[in-house]
Amino acid sequence: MQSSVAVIGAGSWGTALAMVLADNGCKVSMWARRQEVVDEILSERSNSKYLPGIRLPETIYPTADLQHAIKGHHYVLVAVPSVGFRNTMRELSAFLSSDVKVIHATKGLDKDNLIRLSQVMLEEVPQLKPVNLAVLTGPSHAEEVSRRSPTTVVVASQNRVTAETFQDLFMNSYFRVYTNPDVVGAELGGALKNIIALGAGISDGLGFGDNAKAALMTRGLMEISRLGLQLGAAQMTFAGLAGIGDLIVTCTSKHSRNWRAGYQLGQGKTIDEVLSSMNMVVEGIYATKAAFQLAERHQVEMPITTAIHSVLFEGRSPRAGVEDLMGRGKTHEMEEVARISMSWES
Ligand SMILES: NC(=O)C1=CN([C@@H]2O[C@H](COP(=O)(O)OP(=O)(O)OC[C@H]3O[C@@H](n4cnc5c(N)ncnc54)[C@H](O)[C@@H]3O)[C@@H](O)[C@H]2O)C=CC1
Ligand SMILES: O=C(CO)COP(=O)(O)O
Repeated sequence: MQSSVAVIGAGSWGTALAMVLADNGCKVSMWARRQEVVDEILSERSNSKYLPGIRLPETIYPTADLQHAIKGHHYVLVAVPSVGFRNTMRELSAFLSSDVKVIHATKGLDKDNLIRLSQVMLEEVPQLKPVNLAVLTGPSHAEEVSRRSPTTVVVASQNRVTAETFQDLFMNSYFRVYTNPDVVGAELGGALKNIIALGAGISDGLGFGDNAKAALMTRGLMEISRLGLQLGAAQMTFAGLAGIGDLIVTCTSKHSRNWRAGYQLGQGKTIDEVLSSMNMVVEGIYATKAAFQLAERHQVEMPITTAIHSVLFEGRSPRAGVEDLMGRGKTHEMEEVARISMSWES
């Protein structure tokens, strides 16, 4: 039987994932907030603001009517920016039945309650069963997926059947899907790497080199893991596609909106100038605010996040932020390793 999937969100990611599903023979309805997007897809088969130059398959049916978008579908994929996530779930709640399986592909945290987005789903749609929820994450720029360039991602769910159901739905010759039971690590890896990508962009914008970027990525992963472990993630997830994989792609790709925003900050633009020049979401800005508060709440040391927070929200210059990082007191590279090493006993 042909699977039918509702994709909620017609930005670059929702559209690219709708294409994967259409390529896999699914019937796909796609909800767009704005009627102009629906009209353009219907008349031109393109979504030029978000995926210029890409022709969309005929089996993607766009609509601006949320109820119409999800009516009768077996599966729902949510791919809206994190700032609109709670409201979108609240609106969806009236139309979602309790047996539907829902996956989200948003990389962010709930800005008000500092919780993960699958937790927001359960708060806003109480009829959803946790076993029917999944998360799709990993190193995957929409621009490349829409060109059918080889890509690997992770589907995380606490329920194996749900994870494998979505694996089967999305997987094809150019889109390879792995499963992982660690929902916490998958969501945190995807949300927190955006902060480090902003930092990598700032570093490049300041004219620093590969040494600085490698340092940011490696030490960045360290602080992502530190917070992640505190919040219940499995350490190994951060060594995988949802952790280091996504960190690499976002810190080094010309497609990354977070890197591009950071680059402009490093070149001396203000945050307002940067945001007004971009017509796409820069999740790292919201994630920095949320992670900074989580780090304080859980007493987790996150020096890079703290430095980026000071640049974004406390008026510190990017160069001063780098000086703050380089001037920190000396530490071991890994406290845990130093602690267990017999020869290091004092
Ligand atoms: N673009 C990419 O390559 C990837 C994006 N993601 C994640 O997917 C999520 C969506 O990002 P993109 O599609 O790239 O964003 P985008 O900037 O390309 O498009 C945003 C879409 O969301 C809609 N939107 C904006 N504010 C909204 C709100 N308050 N409520 C509902 N809809 C709203 C816009 O109309 C637009 O359709 C983000 O969390 C992003 O991190 C994840 C992996 C890859
Ligand atoms: O998450 C992404 C790639 O995996 C997209 O990153 P940006 O939002 O920085 O473009």
